[in-house]
Formats: sequence, C-alpha cells, structure tokens
Amino acid sequence: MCPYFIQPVPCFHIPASLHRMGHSAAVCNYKASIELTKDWNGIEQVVLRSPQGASARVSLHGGQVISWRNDKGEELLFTSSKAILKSPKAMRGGISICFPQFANCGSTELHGFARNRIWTIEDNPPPLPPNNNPTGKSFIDLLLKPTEEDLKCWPHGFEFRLRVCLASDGNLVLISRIRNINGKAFSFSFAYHTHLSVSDISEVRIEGLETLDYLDNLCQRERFTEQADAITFESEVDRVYVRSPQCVAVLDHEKKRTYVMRKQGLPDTVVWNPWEKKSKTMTDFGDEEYKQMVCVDGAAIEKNISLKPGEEWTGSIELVAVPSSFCTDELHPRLNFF
Ligand SMILES: O=P(O)(O)OC[C@H]1O[C@@H](O)[C@H](O)[C@@H](O)[C@@H]1O
Repeated sequence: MCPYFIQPVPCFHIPASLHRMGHSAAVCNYKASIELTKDWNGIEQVVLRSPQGASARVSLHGGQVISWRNDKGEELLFTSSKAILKSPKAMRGGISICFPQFANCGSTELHGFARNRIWTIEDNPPPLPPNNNPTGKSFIDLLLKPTEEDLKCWPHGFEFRLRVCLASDGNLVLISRIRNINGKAFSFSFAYHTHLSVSDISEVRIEGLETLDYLDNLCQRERFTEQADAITFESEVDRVYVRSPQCVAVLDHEKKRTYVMRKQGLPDTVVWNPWEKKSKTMTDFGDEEYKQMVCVDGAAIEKNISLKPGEEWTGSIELVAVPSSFCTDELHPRLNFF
C-alpha cells in the first residue's frame, strides 16, 4: 500500500465533439479547460488546463504526453532540444507508450508501434470501473486500433484506450486499457516511458527501489539486487526493477522538487539515463542533455501480460510534483488517486 495520498475531487469531461469544433471550453465547476490545436505536421494536440494554471499537452501522434506544466508554468517533463519533430517516430521526451513490446523484446519496432501511430479521440469510451474512475480532472480519451501493417508484424486484434487526466491540483494521471478483440489469446509488455525534467542528474536520488532485484539492460538483462539505499547516478543506468512497490519518489535536490509516481497494474519500474557516451550516439538528443533528464517508467516487462479473447487489462500511473519540503510524512496524506 502506497503511503502517499491525493484527495479525490469531482470530475469533469469535455466531449471530444467539442474539441473537434476547435472550441476552448471553460468548465463550469472547475474552470478547467481543454483546447485542440495542431502540431508542426498538422496532427492534433489536446491541451488540458487546471483552474490553478497547470497544463498538459497530449499529441494524437503516439498518444504521447509532450508537456506537463505546474501552476507556475514550469515544465516538468523533459523534451530534447534536438527532438525530431517531423519524424514518424515518437518525439524524444515526454511520456510515450511502449506497447506491445518493451525495447527489442518482440517482433515489432523498438518499444513497440503504439508510440509511432496516430491515435483518435474517443467520445464515449466504455466506462472505467468505479475504483479506477478519475474524479476532479479534465481528461481526454484516446483510442488505438492496429493497422493492416501492425497486424502483419503483430497479428492480434486489440483496442487500446488511453485516458489522460489533469487534476484540479495539477496531478497527471494516465490510464491504459487494452482489450483482446481477437479469437486467440495474446501477450504483451508495456511501459509509460516517462522523461522527467531534472536540474542536474548528479543531484537526483530515487527512493522506493532499494533492496529490489533488477534486470540490467547493460548486462544482457542479467539479474542483480540493488544494494544502495537509494538510486543515484554516476554513469549510464538502464534497469528494470522487478516487482517494485506502487510508489517511487524522484528527488531533485537542486530544484528542491520531488516527483512521486504511483502505479497500478504495473509490477515493474524502469530507470534509464544514457549518460555521456551514449548521449553522443543519439541523433535526437543533445550531448549534455543527459544531465537534465531521468526516465522512470511504470511498466510490465519481466512477465508479459496475457489476455484471453474478450479480456481487458488496465495499467495506470499518477504523477505528482511537489516542493521537496513536502517529501516527509506531510506528503503521505496528499496522494491517493487509485
Ligand atoms: O531511444 P528509445 O527507443 O526511446 O529508447 C530509449 C531507452 O528507453 C529505455 O526505457 C530503455 O530501457 C533503454 O534501453 C532505451 O535505450
């Protein structure tokens, strides 16, 4: 059970038909708003706003969250200054969806095809179960179905529903539902590939993963046990912490900011920083940008998720950014979305 809590508040959803008309809607009880804009390629983006001024921007390209700002307008997600915006591939940064595979463990492209496809806005998705229904948020529902090309490399019929929610206090919640609409069972792995913006990676510490086993992607996924009290960074890190707890905290000492990630339905946590040498090999990433980001992904990797025909899986994360002074017992009663 996660010690962190967020108070639930009432809910508001703006119909997609309104977005398509290009309206910016002021939400009566929350004064949250949602806008539809287009990116450099003419692909739609949805901007969610909270009454206090926080915002989140979601691209229909990949269902990728490309920006999350707090009420001071500070960007909380990292985006590379070298991100290739016209690429059919996901932009380097934000939160992208890895499905149906993580990394190169499968028959599709790296981290799966979902992050490279165009999603659609769904007006009336099937309701979420009551215990997983966001309240007090403005939100958008996206849908992905496989293309003919996708079915050639991954021959499984599915519907992938993604809800992105911005709470009135600026917390960000992503809920993924994947349904098997195939005649046969299939299995997949999954991750919310989450690039957090940090002031200096050397000042960052991740709490909640100590003593856990991890698969080290830098050593052919060999299994090790974490010995450190907290994860700190002095070189490249690329690990899958298995059976990790629901909550992980990322402390940025220099910025005096703490991110808390709470996950549900996602047993593993990926931690990635490419460090200096690898950064220089990545064309869409600045040589020094590894200092300003850390990826912490809620994920299901060690064991694939299996779905029989007609079954549905749900995996969610909630992200909170608070001043580090809150990272004491004081923080615990603040977080409780799920
Ligand atoms: O460049 P990509 O495809 O976004 O992947 C970046 C990194 O993503 C991480 O999640 C993986 O653990 C790394 O192995 C990988 O290098």
